[in-house]
Amino acid sequence: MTTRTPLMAGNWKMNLNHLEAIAHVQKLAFALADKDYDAVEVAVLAPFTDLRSVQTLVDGDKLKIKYGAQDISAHDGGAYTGEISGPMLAKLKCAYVAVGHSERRQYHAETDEIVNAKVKAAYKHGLTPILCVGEELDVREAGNHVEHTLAQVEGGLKDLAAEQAESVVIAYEPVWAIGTGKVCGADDAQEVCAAIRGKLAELYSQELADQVRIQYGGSVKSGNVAEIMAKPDIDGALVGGASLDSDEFVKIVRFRDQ
Ligand SMILES: O=C(CO)COP(=O)(O)O
Repeated sequence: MTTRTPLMAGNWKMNLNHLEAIAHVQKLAFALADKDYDAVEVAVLAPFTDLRSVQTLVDGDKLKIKYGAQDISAHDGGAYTGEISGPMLAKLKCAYVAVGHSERRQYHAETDEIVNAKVKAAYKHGLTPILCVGEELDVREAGNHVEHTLAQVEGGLKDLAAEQAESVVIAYEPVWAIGTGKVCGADDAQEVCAAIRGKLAELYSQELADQVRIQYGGSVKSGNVAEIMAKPDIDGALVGGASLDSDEFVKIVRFRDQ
């Protein structure tokens, strides 16, 4: 089986202004500098207004922290007031961009078609998309969570060549577990992440499926991360609230020490 480097990413959502962002990244860098963490990749997904500040801190330095945005426009430029394009994010050397987060799907009516267009925009400009998928509570209660999530995976990756899909990161984030403190049981998360890998094998190949990193997201904390990361098909975490506390996020990144 392919070895997949875990990706521990903090999604700051709409938190931290650019000055707070600088202080936060400096703390993370300091705390993570005393050990060799090459075995784990660390990233922060910052608000657009923070990206330039984060870049100046991380760029050219030995900091191992990668960074990216929380959304991307499907368009390259033009009359799209309020949007941020792939070329703009690429110019800031963003490595990652979250696409189709449930908060975008819910509050900004993003459909699988829009998400798919954004995934393609990310690849077009050299960014790695973190494709977010996951079911609402009623879908889980009806027992349709796997089917629902796999349809989002298929929709998000539609018409994508294997050369692109092989580097995608998929974040399984059950909506009912986001910001609620209700973490999805590790076995339940594993069930869906394994099904996502199966879907990738069906859409592309087993080899590609074995290569793709699948994260879990939803109320991840230092106290539950080790159990989640012990599951064979979970290759990282997308952390919301707990990523705003530098001590807590560092503990999450160091899940192997627990
Ligand atoms: O939405 C999330 C990350 O993208 C998860 O958020 P919480 O960790 O706050 O539940």
